[in-house]
Amino acid sequence: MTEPMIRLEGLTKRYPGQEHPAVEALDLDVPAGEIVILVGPSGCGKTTTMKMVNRIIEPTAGRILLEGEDVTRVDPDRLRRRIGYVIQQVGLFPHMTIAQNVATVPRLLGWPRQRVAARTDELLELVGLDPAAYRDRYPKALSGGQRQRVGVARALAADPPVMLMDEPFGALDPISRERLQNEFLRLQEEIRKTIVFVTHDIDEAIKMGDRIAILRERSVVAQYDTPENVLSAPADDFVREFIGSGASLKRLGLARVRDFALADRPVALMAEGPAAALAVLQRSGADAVLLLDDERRPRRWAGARDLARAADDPAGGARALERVGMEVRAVVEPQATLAGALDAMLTSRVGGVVVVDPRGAYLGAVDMSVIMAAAETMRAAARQAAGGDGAGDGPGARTAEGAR
Ligand SMILES: Nc1ncnc2c1ncn2[C@@H]1O[C@H](COP(=O)(O)OP(=O)(O)OP(=O)(O)O)[C@@H](O)[C@H]1O
Repeated sequence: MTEPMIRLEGLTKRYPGQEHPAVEALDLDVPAGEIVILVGPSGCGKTTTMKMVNRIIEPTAGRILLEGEDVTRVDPDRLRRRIGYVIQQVGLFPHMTIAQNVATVPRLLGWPRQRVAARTDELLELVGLDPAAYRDRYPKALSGGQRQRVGVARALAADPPVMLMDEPFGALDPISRERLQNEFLRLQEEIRKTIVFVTHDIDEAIKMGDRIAILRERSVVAQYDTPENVLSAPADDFVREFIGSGASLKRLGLARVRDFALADRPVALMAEGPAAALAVLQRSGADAVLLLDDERRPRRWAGARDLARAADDPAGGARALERVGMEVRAVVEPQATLAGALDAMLTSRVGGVVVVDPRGAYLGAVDMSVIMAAAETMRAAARQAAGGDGAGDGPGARTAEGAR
């Protein structure tokens, strides 16, 4: 096996005056380029464990190896330059601009001003904030989700190989949270950092993790495995209970839209006018046609009556189409999970979710038949795993997915 990026050996923390150690003799390997999730009930020692990795908390016993080097006793400041750190409700400096916040570490490292500025803009872009619009703003002028993005950019500033993330999306509303999770997964495909990620939310763990360490009291590892194996072959009752009911629904949280054949919807360009759209609709036999703009971005759903009304509209052609039918609301990108697509589907009035590429152009649709087929495939795979030697670790599964 190749050397892990992080190896914890017998790591132990005793807080003064506490009867039991908060973390007791933990052994854990974190492979390079993977997201490893520490998940477990409140107080089990997740945060203590993570903070020992960059020695914000000093271990009482045991060793931390980073790329094979024992860093248990090196200068913690030097260590932290190799490790980015993102926490919940990230503590941005309120009197510094977004750019200055992101540039904190590069400036400490004495990078030339030009290089700092270029890196800052590059990072803002990377986390989905337009540098021209955001670099000179102050943190209070940003939403919670935007502040978390800045926190991620700041942690990435000096390009550390390792990132520690402590409930990074924990304080966000469910919609921003889902969006940031998806964006972060997309970002990780580019940056391939080694990430230790703490959460108490098993659904987040399943979605974000290449591997999950399910911890019980004192950070004792109940199971360390891929999300697939945790769901299909829980190691014991503690894990089973922690996963909770609905494992097959949770499996939908593992599956990405991009990995399944999408359904087709009849589509027509608005620019071609109502008559052309009606012809498409009639040929398809469907109830509604999806109207696309010139960039092939989905704009509206329209039925035959809507199209007839648009044809009569004196505004004429394409402009009339802007006003008929229903706005397209349920839209996801290919890296969204099927659970996310199902959510969007259940809250939309049209029975299906439109899938678009990162520029917003139409790719296809997810509907109930896609979800049912996917659920059946995954159930069969889980049965096979549980019946065969499926309890073994299968690092190949997720790595192959990520490599695409
Ligand atoms: N500074 C401290 N002094 C004494 N005990 C502490 C200290 N910090 C944490 N503990 C105790 O150590 C144990 C582990 O705490 P830790 O914060 O690591 O757990 P956690 O799993 O991150 O919890 P949560 O999910 O609630 O944040 C708890 O019993 C906690 O009360």
